Amino acid sequence: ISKMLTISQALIALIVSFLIMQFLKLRQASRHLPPGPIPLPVVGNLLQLHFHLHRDFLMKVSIFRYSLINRLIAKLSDQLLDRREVSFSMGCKNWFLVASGIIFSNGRTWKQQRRFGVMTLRHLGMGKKGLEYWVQEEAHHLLQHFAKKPLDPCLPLFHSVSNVICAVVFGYRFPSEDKNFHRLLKATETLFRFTESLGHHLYELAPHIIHHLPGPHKKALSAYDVLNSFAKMEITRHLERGIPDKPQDFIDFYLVEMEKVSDSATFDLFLAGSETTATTLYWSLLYMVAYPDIQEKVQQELDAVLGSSQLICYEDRKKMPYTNAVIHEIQRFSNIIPVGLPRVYKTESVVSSLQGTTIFPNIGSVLYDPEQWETPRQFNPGHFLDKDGNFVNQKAFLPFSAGHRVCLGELLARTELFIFFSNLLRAFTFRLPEGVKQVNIEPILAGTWQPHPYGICAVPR
Ligand code: HEM
Repeated sequence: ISKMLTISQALIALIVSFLIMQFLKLRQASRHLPPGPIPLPVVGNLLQLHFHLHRDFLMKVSIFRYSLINRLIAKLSDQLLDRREVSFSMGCKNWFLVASGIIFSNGRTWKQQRRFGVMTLRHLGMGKKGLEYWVQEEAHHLLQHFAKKPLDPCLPLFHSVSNVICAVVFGYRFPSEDKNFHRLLKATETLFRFTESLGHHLYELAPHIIHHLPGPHKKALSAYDVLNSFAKMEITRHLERGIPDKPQDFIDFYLVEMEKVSDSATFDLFLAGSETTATTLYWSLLYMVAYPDIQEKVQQELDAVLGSSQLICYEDRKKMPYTNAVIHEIQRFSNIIPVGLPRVYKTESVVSSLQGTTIFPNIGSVLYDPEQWETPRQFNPGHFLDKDGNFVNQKAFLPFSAGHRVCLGELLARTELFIFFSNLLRAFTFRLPEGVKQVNIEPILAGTWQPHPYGICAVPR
C-alpha cells in the first residue's frame, strides 16, 4: 500500500507542477495580449465565465478598446492568422472537407480557398441576375409570410436568408415547404450552433475521449454528412446539365476550378452566411417594435425617397442616411458575434511564450467601447449621423471583424440587411401583439447572441 501511495503521490506532484508551469506560461503570455482575464491551464477562461458566456461579463473583462485595435488588427493579419485545427471533424466520414474549406483551413489551402471564394462572389455579383437580384427576389417572397396575425419572424427570416445562399451556391431557390430545404436548414443550424458552443470547445480539449461518448457532437457530425451529401448531389446535377460558358453559380465555378480547390467552401457559405444575417434581421424587427419612433422615422424616409412599388437596390442606401444609420446601429447594438472564431499564435511568433496558444479575438467588444460611442449601451442611430443628418461611418464599427480573415460575405450581408429591412418597413408597420406590453431586448446565447423568441404583428401600410 505504501508503495502505491508513493506512486500516486508522485503522480499528483507531477500533475500539480505541470499545471503550475502551464499557469505561469499563460500568465507570461497574457502580458503580450490585449487586456483580459488570465486563462487557467486546461479549462482556459471557462471557470471565470462559470462555464457560461454572459454578455456583460465578456464585455467587462475583455474590452478591446479601439486604441488597441490597430495593434490587434496587425496581429490578426500576421501572427494570429491561423485558426485552431478542428479535431471535431476527425470523426466525420468526410472530415478532410471541413479543414479544406475557408472558415477552418489554414496556410496554402486557406489562401486558395479564400481567393476562390472572393473571386466567385465577385463574379456572381455582376450582371443582370447577380447577387442583388436574388436578394430582391427573396425579399419579395418574404413579404408574403407576414400577415396581420401575430407571428414569430425567426423562421421566415432564416428561410429567406438561406434561400439567398441556395441561389448563390446551387443556382435556384427552394419553396419554403420543400422537405430537402428543411433538412438542409436543420443541418446548417445544428452545425452552426455546435461550432459556436462551449460543447465544441470542450470537445476540442479531449476529442479522442469525448468522440466516443454520447453528446451534441454526434448530432453535429451527422449534420456534416447531410451538408456534404447535398453538395455531392448538386455537383452531380450540375455535371449532368453541363457547365455553361458563363458559370451561373458557386458550383459551376467550383467545377471549372476543381483541380485547385475543394467543394467544401459551399458548406462554409451556409454556415457563415445564414444564421448571422438572419439573426441580425431578427433583432432588427424587435428593435423596431421597441423603438416605434425610430421605426416611424425610417418609414418617413423610405416614403420620401422610394416609390411604393419601386425595386429597392443596395445603391439606394446613399439616399437614405437615416435608414442606413439605423441598420448600422442594429448591427452595433445586437453585436451578434462578440467573441471571434478561435485563432492560434503561429509557431514562428516573435513572442515564444505565446506559440500555439489559442485566442478568441473579442473584437465585438469594440462595438461597446465607451471611448468610441456616445451612448454605448443604448440603441442610438445618432452614432452614425452627423449634426446635419448625413451618414457617417465609424472606424470602430467592426461587426465583420478585421484583417485578412475579415468576413468574406460582408458585401452580400450588407446588401441583404438593407434590402430585406427596407422592403419590410416599407410594406408593414411592426407592432406588439394585443395585450403584450413589454419588449425584452436582452440576448440569449444560441450560437450567436439572439433575441428571446417573440411574436409581432405586421400591419400593412
Ligand atoms: C450580418 C452578417 C454577418 C456577420 C456579422 C459576419 C461576421 C463574420 C465574422 C465576425 C467573421 C470572423 C472573421 C475573423 O475570424 O476574424 C466572419 C467570417 C466569415 N464569414 Fe461572415 N458574417 C456575416 C455574413 C456572412 C455571409 C452572408 C457570408 C457568405 C456568403 C459570410 C461568410 C464568411 C466566411 C466564409 C468567413 C470565414 C473567413 C475566413 O476565415 O477567411 N459571412 N464573418
